[in-house]
Amino acid sequence: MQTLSFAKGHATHNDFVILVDREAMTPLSADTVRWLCDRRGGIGADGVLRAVRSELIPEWQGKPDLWFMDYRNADGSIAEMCGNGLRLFVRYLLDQGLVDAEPVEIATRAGLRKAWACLDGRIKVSMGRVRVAEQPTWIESNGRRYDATTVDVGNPHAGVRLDDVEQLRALDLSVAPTFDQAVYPAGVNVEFVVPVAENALQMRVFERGVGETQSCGTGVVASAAAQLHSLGRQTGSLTVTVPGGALKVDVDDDQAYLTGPAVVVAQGRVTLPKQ
Ligand SMILES: N[C@@H](CCC[C@H](N)C(=O)O)C(=O)O
Repeated sequence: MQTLSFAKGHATHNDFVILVDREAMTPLSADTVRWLCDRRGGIGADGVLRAVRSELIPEWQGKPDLWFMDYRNADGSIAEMCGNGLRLFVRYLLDQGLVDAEPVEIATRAGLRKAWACLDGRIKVSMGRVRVAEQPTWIESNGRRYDATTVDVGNPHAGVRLDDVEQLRALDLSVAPTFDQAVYPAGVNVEFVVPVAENALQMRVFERGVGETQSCGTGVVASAAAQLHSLGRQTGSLTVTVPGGALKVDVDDDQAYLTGPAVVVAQGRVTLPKQ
């Protein structure tokens, strides 16, 4: 049995267990991730963030001296990117003195990301180039089929626009939405969105590998980019309110940025079950 240090935190109530495994001594099995994320039998979280030196990650071809964010969903699956997780990861590394120079550079499966600590305590992260597909698709939820927009934020998203906030509140997201498997062979994160002002959206999300969460950083960026696209705009700034709080998205000619809170709430030791 292995005993490790862990931290637990959240970013707009999208919560994560953080494990520091600098020398890549503790590769995580899907079972272990499921156990860590179990809210009754384990610590409880939407996902796990494992911090490993980037030179020890064979798939990472960039700078060798960074922290690599090895992100896992609560069901044990691997995802390319996690926007809320990235902000919490950076908050933790800064608090622990494990990074100093800003921007903090982090290696992820979706590529290099940069982060800045804002004076008000929030963390701003670069989210890469966001791609909004022209070809519409569909999502089925609560017995209804909706038109949906595909957005790539390093991980896959499908955005559904609803008419009003009442409709958004009434959705039952305890049941997974269904989608076109040919469009999303590796699954998809589904966002339901209502524009509530010129530069403001409300959103709920059903995350691939997790279920409904209180927030999804990549989903918030996908929704903002889809909204700008629907207005014929490439750039702009939006506030997106999710059940767990509010996030700011800025899209410029090169890429998107996500700004919001990230809080470490506990630290301790965890004994992992036999892997
Ligand atoms: N909560 C995340 C997204 C995590 C990954 C996602 N569930 C996937 O499978 O792509 C975020 O804040 O972006």
